[in-house]
Amino acid sequence: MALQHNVGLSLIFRLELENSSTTFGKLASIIGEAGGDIIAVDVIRVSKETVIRDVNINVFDREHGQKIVNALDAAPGIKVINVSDRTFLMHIGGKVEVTPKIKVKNRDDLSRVYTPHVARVCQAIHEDPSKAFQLTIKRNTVAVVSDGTAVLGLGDIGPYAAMPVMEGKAMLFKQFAGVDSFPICLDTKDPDEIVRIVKAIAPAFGGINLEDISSPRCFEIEERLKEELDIPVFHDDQHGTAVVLLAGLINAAKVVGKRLKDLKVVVVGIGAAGVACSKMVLAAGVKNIIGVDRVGILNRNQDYDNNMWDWYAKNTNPLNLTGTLDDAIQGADVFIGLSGPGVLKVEHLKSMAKDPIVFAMANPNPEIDPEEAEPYVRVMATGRSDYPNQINNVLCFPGIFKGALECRASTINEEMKLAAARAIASVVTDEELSEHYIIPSVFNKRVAEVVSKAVIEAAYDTGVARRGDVTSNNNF
Ligand SMILES: NC(=O)C1=CN([C@@H]2O[C@H](COP(=O)(O)OP(=O)(O)OC[C@H]3O[C@@H](n4cnc5c(N)ncnc54)[C@H](O)[C@@H]3O)[C@@H](O)[C@H]2O)C=CC1
Ligand SMILES: CC(=O)C(=O)O
Ligand SMILES: [Mg+2]
Repeated sequence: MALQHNVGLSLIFRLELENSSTTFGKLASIIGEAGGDIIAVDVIRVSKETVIRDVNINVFDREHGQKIVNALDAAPGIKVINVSDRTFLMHIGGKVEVTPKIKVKNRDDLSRVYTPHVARVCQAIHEDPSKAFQLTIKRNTVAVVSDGTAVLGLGDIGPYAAMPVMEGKAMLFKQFAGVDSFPICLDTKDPDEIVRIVKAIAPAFGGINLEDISSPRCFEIEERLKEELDIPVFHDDQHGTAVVLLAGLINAAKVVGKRLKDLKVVVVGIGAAGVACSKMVLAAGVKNIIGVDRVGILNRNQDYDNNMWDWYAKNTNPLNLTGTLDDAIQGADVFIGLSGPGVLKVEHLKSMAKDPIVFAMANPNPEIDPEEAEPYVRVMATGRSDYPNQINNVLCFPGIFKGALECRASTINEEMKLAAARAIASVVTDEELSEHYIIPSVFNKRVAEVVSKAVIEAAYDTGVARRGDVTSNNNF
């Protein structure tokens, strides 16, 4: 795998070029010599003396971008007017908006969508609150709620800085599954207050997607909300990630010809995602899982001030190993990283069993660079969009909520999650399955469709679907 430009840093250089001294060929060679990769060129304005062009260039990082600016500045006949980052341009003013479904064309329409006639609809819901699912956005709308304490792998960056991720989730809900959602970032870290606020806003929503709330607070918050609300509450970093991880593991195990129950699996980062992924992998039949966090291997000789780690130590690590990742990784078949960059070294890969499977899922930067790992692993996956095998919860949350909303499920239970994982894995056929294709692309339209169908079936089978066969449209 050749080292590639980081597609995240795509810069648009607005340049003024003197016609008498600067050809496009000269410009291209200056950029090429500085290591820039020209992606597109636009002409903005032409005059007798000059031409203004927008040149879109992929660069490795900010420093590299500056190097290209310096090279262009130093060339006679070229003036750098402005440099903008395409990613930032895509965020100007936010990424989502609210669009009405009906156009209000005249006073008659106005009197129906709004006062006075809307009052009759309000009365109908007042008399039968379940009509909120029929007559309001509750039917198809999810709240994406974060407190900004574990945003991607960036940590506690606060509710303002968390918004771009939550807006991104809202876009993906709509694009991949037609589900509407609002990004909601709370300026509090207090679990009691978060539970109170989410309960208070719940009437407008058919589901609550908790996002990027740090562990162990996220476990308590989710449990309490699940108990107290009658709509699905789903902590995406836990369960969405676990569903997709299991789908990837089912297919990766097929590629290397190993059975789940025989695998030795090492999970690094026993936080929200690490705990849920481990539980899901255990439920799927894996027996030997070892968890590693900053304190080393989680084992039964220790008492942790994190209840979840005590649970983890009791229910994993059958040989009660102690030590660090160096010890845990010996002879492991699978590495699952849900921690941060640079945790996994080539030396670790060399000490794994034959045909190592490495899922380095930390975002935005994985536990090891895929280029560095590739020579030593059989199956490599990351959470990123710019490498093959993207194991990311975006394969799960749109479809799982689509299914849950369609059948008005009161919760998203283990059976629904397992059904979603199997459905995602099934999208890759045996003929297509290979080291580089264990998991479908997020752009594969079938994913949300098969996930929602499987989830609806599991919801009815387990008695949590509330949409009866007999639905009356009689609104009088
Ligand atoms: N690919 C995907 O779909 C997803 C990826 N993630 C990524 O997984 C990572 C963790 O996310 P969450 O579980 O939500 O966060 P979290 O804050 O709940 O847990 C992170 C855990 O990793 C541990 N950790 C961090 N650096 C470590 C290191 N150097 N060595 C050992 N342990 C370390 C922390 O102590 C903590 O227990 C983030 O990078 C996040 O972006 C999370 C959810 C989905
Ligand atoms: C993908 C995701 O939800 C995360 O990295 O936190
Ligand atoms: Mg997340």
